[in-house]
Amino acid sequence: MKPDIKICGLKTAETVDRAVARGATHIGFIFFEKSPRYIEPDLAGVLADRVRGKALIVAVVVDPDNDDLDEIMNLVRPDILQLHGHESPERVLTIKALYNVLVMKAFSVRDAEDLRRVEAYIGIADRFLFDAKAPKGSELPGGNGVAFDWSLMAWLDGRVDYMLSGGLNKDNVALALASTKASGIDISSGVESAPGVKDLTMIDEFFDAVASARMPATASGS
Ligand SMILES: O=C(O)c1ccccc1NCC(=O)[C@H](O)[C@H](O)COP(=O)(O)O
Repeated sequence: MKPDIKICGLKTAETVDRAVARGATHIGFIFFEKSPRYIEPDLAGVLADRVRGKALIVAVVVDPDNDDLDEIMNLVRPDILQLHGHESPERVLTIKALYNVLVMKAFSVRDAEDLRRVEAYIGIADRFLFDAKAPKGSELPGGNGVAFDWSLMAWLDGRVDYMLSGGLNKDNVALALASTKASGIDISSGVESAPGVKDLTMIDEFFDAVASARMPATASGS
């Protein structure tokens, strides 16, 4: 089955348009002010409107309060909130009830213990996203361009529908898809020429790599 593809941290019309033209199923906007990918909600709303209905709009937030969420929900009208902080299961339920929005709960992974925390969110979050733990010294909970040990994903059972994230790029995405049961993949730094600067050629190369991964050459060459 084709994986969903989320391109995260977009800030310009041309990169949003290119990602969707190439087949992105999800477009992510970052609302974490310390990030080089931070975008003001009003601009994100304008960019979201360019592609609404063609790709799902994901608002990435970190431990947001209700005022933050009110603004984002009003101006961006995302299909999905990606909760990328330490939001408890109770907070996820509250957010879903208040805003009637799908929630993708992100987890930072270094070892199997990190995956066990998912259990409490099954049946509460609509989907999961597994990202690498931030390297020491990084101020960003995501978008660090580092991968984690994908063999850990074998700990999860079929109840956990997830996107794989963290350090993906054109060179490792085929292996990532082959070695996990991810129903989606998420990329940010891997299509950037500098922190926060998306590159059209790198976006193209990533989609080409995903397409090749889905269509491996057969031994007979057919
Ligand atoms: O990307 C950010 O700057 C960011 C900041 C704060 C919270 C989350 C953030 N990114 C979330 C994502 O979904 C990224 O796509 C994910 O972490 C993968 O990033 P990368 O390893 O750079 O591909």
